[in-house]
Amino acid sequence: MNISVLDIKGLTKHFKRFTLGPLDLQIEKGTAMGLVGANGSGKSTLLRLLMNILQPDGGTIEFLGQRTKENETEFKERVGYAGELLEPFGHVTIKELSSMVSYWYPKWDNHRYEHFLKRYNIDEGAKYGKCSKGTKKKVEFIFSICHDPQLLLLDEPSVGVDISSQRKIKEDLMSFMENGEKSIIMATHAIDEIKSICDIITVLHEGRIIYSVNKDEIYENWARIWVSEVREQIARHPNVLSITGSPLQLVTNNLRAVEEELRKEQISITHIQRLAVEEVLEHYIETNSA
Ligand SMILES: Nc1ncnc2c1ncn2[C@@H]1O[C@H](COP(=O)(O)OP(=O)(O)OP(=O)(O)O)[C@@H](O)[C@H]1O
Repeated sequence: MNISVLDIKGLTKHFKRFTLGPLDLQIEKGTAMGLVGANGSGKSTLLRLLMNILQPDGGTIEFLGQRTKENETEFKERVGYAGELLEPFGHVTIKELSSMVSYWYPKWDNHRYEHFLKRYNIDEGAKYGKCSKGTKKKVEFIFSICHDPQLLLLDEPSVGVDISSQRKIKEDLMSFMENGEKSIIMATHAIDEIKSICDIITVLHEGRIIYSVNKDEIYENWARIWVSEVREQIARHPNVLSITGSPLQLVTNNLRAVEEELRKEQISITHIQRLAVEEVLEHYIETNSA
């Protein structure tokens, strides 16, 4: 049975010039979800609402069947968040920050913390506010993961991070997911991160979820098909999303259904190519931004 780690219903937040939601979203145990969407589509706002940094105007959030609002301490002990939460603490050193952060987490693993400091080459004596953008990101990431959370909420974890640390973050997230008990929601623009870590991809557009799909379904269903001709029946098919020439080709989000229709119409297929995840996401983001 699939167990919902997070169950979001009707979540809404109104700003003067932007509304998020109402959003319904579930995330299962053992699942990593990538939140994608154009700049300003509401990804960070959603993560901040989940962390109760922002107060929602409506809706409910349940973590393992318990409302997070009424069980905030327990929720925060079991969740890790990386997303500019440490900015007000610029005047203290990373060592001092670690004493403050570890104090709040009964499951804080100091051995793990020290391992990560070395792995990411962090100088504990440095003041947080004086660290480079990439170093701050790495420190946030380390603080989000050292208490062995059940759920990680990450806001663009590798933006501005050097290439070798990006690889390490990816490896650490993959090993975090290894036992099938943990979950991640990660706002990201990095296609590589989506491909290597995420099982589910959710696309936000102007504060609403317009698409949520298992990554494997993209590989299975989305394709470009080169054909000998196109008749009206094909052009009007609900799963034919675009037709371009030359050579004549169409894009579909349901390969099996369109292949079947082409066969019925006796139109020959010259070549089929599965679409890459980035092409599909671009399709959604571009179609809705136009
Ligand atoms: N505190 C706030 N007050 C008013 N408007 C806000 C506030 N926080 C966010 N917004 C607005 O909400 C919208 C969504 O912002 P958000 O940061 O969630 O987008 P995003 O998808 O994370 O963008 P990006 O990909 O650029 O990081 C934007 O229009 C932003 O200006």
